Amino acid sequence: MIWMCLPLLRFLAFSLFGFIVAFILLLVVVYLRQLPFRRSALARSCVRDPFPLLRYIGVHLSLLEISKHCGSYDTHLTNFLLFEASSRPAEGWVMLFIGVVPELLLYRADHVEKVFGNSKNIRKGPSYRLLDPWLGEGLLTSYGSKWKSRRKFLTPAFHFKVLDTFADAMNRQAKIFADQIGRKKPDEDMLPYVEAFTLDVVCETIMGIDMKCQLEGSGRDYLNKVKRISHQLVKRFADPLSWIDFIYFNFTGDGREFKKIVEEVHDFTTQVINERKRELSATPEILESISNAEEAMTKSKKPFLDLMLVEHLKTQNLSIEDIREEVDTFMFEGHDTTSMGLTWTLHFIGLHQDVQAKLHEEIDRVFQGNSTCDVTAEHIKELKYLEMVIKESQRLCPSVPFAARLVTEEFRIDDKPVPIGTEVIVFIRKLHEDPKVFPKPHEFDPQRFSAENSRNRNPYAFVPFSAGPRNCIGQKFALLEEKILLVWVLRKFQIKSLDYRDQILVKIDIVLRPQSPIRIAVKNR
Ligand code: HEM
Repeated sequence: MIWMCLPLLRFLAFSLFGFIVAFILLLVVVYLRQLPFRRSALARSCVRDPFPLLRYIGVHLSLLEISKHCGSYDTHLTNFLLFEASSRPAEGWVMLFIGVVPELLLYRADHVEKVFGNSKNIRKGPSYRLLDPWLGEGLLTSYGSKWKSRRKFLTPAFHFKVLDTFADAMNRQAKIFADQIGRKKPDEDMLPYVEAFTLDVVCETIMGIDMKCQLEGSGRDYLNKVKRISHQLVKRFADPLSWIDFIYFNFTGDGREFKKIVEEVHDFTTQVINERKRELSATPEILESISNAEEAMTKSKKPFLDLMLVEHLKTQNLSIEDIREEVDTFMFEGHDTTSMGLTWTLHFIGLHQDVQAKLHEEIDRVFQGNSTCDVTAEHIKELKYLEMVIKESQRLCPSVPFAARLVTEEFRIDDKPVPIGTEVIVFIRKLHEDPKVFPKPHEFDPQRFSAENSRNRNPYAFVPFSAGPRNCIGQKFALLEEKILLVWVLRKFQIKSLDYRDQILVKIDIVLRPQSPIRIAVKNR
């Protein structure tokens, strides 16, 4: 009897084995199909090595070894991109592989102009898909007609009249910041103070709530969650296997953690939006007094949120989910980037006492010794040297070190076609170090940004806020915030950085983040 069953059992076993193999093959095919192999045509024409994947593995293994001694995987990713870019400094572009996916890295102004200056190639790169569970289709990640109409709708929120309203909150929070760092221990990290300041500013201006992160430490929980999300995103970006949602969210601890924190952050923002919606619905006189975007921005105390809620309540053009996407986007874009910009600028000012002396001189002249008045738009216009210092800090340490686009209209680089479907990464950090544009690029020299020295420079050689149609909508907001804070600090204090630049490790964590504490001693002038 058993003998008779054996062939059947063998047949079943083979069938099962065959079925499993076929299933795995199917999964592999599905995975490979979603990889942009169309782009490999460009990769083949551009890479120097016959076996680019072997090169990729080789470079990674050696860099992993190095990063064991100098930091985490994020430092490793920074090193990898810098290493690849440094292998072709003059060409200004290199084709590299993240896993098996070819990416075109650009870091020369004329190449960057072809991407940022093109009004057709405005779709964000496929890697931004990783942001979707968190930011949905907010302004940063959306494209096509959705992006166009949202950009048009939200632009009035950053009109200079509205910025004046925002300046009140910035001055109030900057005063608190100056009081607090006056009591800080000399070798205490400056970053948490700056982060609390930018979070308070963005909560008040974007969400219309007084978070009191500086005074009471509230909001730290939100801040830590956003940091964890950024960290997990970069880790995921560097690991192509985890790009498959099914695997990442179901079979990895990182994916599960990411999902949980994102849900908590969403709950927080939804709660804030619903509270304001209830307030507005309960006061129809306020709602009625606001009939268009301009009025929302100038009449309301919570202009950004109200602009969208009025649209939601009056026209139903925006759902609460749409508003949440934008609030999450602006909360993230509006605080982490500015924190890094300010922290690096304070670090550079504390390192270069000659630059600081000039800043003191300019500020004393403009404010005529008054160290307690609010900083206004009129003052800001006169602070030319301060602007040059901020720009030079952004050149060396751009808060956003790279930005990616998906090619939707073919263009040529060095006479080679860049096909539709290619992901192009503009490596802003490396672009800012081009010695032909910025001689002795590693030296800190604000004079590079004097009117005379900037006159003939290609505008795409310095793009901390990106450029073209998809540039940073919050650029003026960020510069205003940075200038106001720096004035409040420098009117009162002499600052001194306790660590040289080469003692501070840097990691790419969506933003360019210091990995070691930024120790700045502060004393009254
Ligand atoms: C120093 C501070 C800042 C820097 C360096 C910075 C830099 C950038 C860069 C490089 C981009 C383009 C990103 C890409 O193409 O992937 C961008 C986009 C954006 N930024 Fe900023 N940003 C800063 C502050 C802000 C602030 C304060 C806000 C809002 C309050 C903001 C809101 C946005 C938004 C919404 C986008 C997407 C715009 C679009 O695609 O239409 N940013 N920013």
